[in-house]
Amino acid sequence: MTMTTDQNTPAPALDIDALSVSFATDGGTLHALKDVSFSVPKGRITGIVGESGCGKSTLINAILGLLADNGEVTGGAIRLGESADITKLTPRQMRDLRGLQISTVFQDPMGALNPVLSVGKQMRDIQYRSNLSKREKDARSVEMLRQVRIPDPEKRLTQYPHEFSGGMKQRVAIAMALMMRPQLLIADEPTTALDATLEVATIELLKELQQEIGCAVLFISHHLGVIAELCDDMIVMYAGEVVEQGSVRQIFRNPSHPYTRALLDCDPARLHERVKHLPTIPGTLPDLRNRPKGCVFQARCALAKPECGQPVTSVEVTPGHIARCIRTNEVTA
Ligand SMILES: Nc1ncnc2c1ncn2[C@@H]1O[C@H](COP(=O)(O)OP(=O)(O)OP(=O)(O)O)[C@@H](O)[C@H]1O
Repeated sequence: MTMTTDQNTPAPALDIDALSVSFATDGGTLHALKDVSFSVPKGRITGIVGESGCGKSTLINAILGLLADNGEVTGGAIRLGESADITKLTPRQMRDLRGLQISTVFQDPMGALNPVLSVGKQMRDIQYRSNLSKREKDARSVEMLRQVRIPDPEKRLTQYPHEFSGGMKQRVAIAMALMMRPQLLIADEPTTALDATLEVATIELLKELQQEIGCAVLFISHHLGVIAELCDDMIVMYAGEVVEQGSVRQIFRNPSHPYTRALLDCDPARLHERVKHLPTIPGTLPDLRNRPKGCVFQARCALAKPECGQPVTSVEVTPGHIARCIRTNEVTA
């Protein structure tokens, strides 16, 4: 079940439809994503949360066409705007898409920056498909650096990445990611390595730029406060499935899957008292080589009952707010 769309919802920039991904391993086939469906409308920011191992990286890599050699899309489709299923593109077509229509920002900005080239050269190189002259490309780069609040951008163009602080490097990486005005920006924990003040500033900046460019953003974070601050919509993933999706407001006000409820209970920002050890959700993820027949969360769920061992369908809690649980009305905020 995907989210209900109404006439006010913009067309999707990214549409993931029943996506399944498996990895061949020595111990058998590992089903890392199963029937994942959601879309990110144009001009909106969708956050993805879930514990380590829930399939966030696999999802990003599937969108980027960068799954490991032992990985395979075994079902479903990924569409970008009006495009046909991009999982069927050739590696070359996928490379073009990555440069032009899908951009990425990761936790470590040095993944995007080449230490031996000046920032100006790297920003020109990104514009290799444009017909602008060198001078015009530099002018665009200066403008972009100004937008990400790098002081003295003309001089900064001539400098190398090591001459920038950590926060500035991440802002340069954001400038480079948005330079070609992509349809979709994938931001994977982009503020996790920054201190709290820089994190807030970077989030404000991302939001401002996203609104100006109008691209869709898929924002991955462990930090629920950041999701609440930045995102319009959110997806909660568990063991390779989307267990809950809706607007940030709907999910924070009325978490309707027991896993979401448990995640919120473990969020340090929401604990009422200081505690010595942060709470964690008891138990571990199921074996993805041998997925449970019914609900994937049943073994860790305080509300589980025998029916949870049967295949579960999603329930629309309120329009656009969906949870894959048969006991949604017993989950309390
Ligand atoms: N190349 C691979 N071969 C085998 N299994 C893999 C491979 N890549 C990922 N997996 C498995 O797929 C599942 C999902 O992993 P994934 O890295 O997507 O999770 P994640 O949510 O991104 O976790 P993290 O936040 O720790 O990166 C895990 O069980 C992982 O062990």
